[in-house]
Amino acid sequence: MKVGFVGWRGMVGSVLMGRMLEENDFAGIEPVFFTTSNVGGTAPDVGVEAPALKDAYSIDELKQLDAIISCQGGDYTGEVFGKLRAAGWQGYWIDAASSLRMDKDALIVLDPVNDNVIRDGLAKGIKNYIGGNCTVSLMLMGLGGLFRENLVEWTSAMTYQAASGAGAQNMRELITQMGQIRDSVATELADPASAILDIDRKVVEAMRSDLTVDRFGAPLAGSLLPYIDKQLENFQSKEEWKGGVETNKILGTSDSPIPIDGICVRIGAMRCHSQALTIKLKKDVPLADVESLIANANSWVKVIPNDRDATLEELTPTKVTGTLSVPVGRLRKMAMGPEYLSAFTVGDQLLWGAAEPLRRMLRILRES
Ligand SMILES: NC(=O)C1=CN([C@@H]2O[C@H](COP(=O)(O)OP(=O)(O)OC[C@H]3O[C@@H](n4cnc5c(N)ncnc54)[C@H](OP(=O)(O)O)[C@@H]3O)[C@@H](O)[C@H]2O)C=CC1
Ligand SMILES: N[C@@H](CC(=O)OP(=O)(O)O)C(=O)O
Repeated sequence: MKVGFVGWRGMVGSVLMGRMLEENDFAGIEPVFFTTSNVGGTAPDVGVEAPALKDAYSIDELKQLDAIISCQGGDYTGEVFGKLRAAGWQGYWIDAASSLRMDKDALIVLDPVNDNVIRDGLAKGIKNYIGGNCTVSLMLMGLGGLFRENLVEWTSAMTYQAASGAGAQNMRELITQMGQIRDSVATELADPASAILDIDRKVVEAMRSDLTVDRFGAPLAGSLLPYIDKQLENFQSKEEWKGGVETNKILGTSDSPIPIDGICVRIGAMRCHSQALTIKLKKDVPLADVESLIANANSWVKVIPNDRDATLEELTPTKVTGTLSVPVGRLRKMAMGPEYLSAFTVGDQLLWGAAEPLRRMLRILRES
């Protein structure tokens, strides 16, 4: 199988390359690497022969491939995908960008949750397989067991999303802001006798006027940003809208959708998204059954006992970052009634949130 890689050196692409190397995914494929900036450059060393970098805008080159994985972004997809199909290309398009997700000719891939939907799509001849929004994929990796049993009447997801979701430059800006805050009170911090309210006042002054905000447009360090992505006419943010439409598309329930809504918030975490969920179950399911349905849904989800020590040890972005583990904790029945379940989940938004579903889709294609 001849597989093209576009966007392989970006942040999502690099995580994808790393995972493919770990899983020996390059064995048995003919990789061809593309670039928008360095045609003719040396392809990355992935342990198998690959030609020099090819032009990512060359429809003639792209047409030669059986499958293409793009982590280059929505603008690139918008520029190239239509032309490639118009040129008669019949190969498989696997993409991290959101542009094609809701197209009727595309499926959103998250095979530990919707393997049946993907295999159905392959049998029907669908050729476009798109990774889901990171928050949606991570919520479903965590809570998929309850959806699979058709137990969810509705869900409210309140998110705590990492800087990485906004891009590599935003991660740098967050760290820069943290350093600027610290630097604004370096003298006072070094003096144990300095008054905390003086430190606080200087920090707030720095946050309001001195921080670098070129990427986020507002201070994130020491604060939070309760709006992610564009504003829609119904006053949802686009990120919040994706929570509902993408979840139902992944589950194959778009015809009678499960209501999913909430508020998406950017916080000062690096690359793990967290979510506080309120789930209205269709009936009163004993908590022990809820825990076992969640825990047995896939190999990566892990139920964390709802006690303080275990929660602070296991259920934080710091613990989860860089791993495929998706812990779910704070599970309890809420004061509103026995059908109301609370949950908190954390996941690495560059792994299950972006690269991993694409890598696994390529595997499914190769094995089908
Ligand atoms: N960030 C995220 O959390 C998620 C992103 N996505 C999707 O993936 C797309 C790509 O995101 P992301 O990986 O964050 O984007 P990046 O900005 O990290 O990379 C995109 C491209 O920028 C070019 N580039 C220019 N300068 C550099 C540099 N110094 N280092 C590396 N690459 C550089 C590369 O193209 P070239 O080699 O051709 O020059 C690269 O493929 C997004 O637009 C989005 O559609 C999806 C899910 C999550
Ligand atoms: N919007 C997400 C990241 C992302 O890339 O989402 P999408 O793949 O839906 O564009 C965030 O900011 O955390």
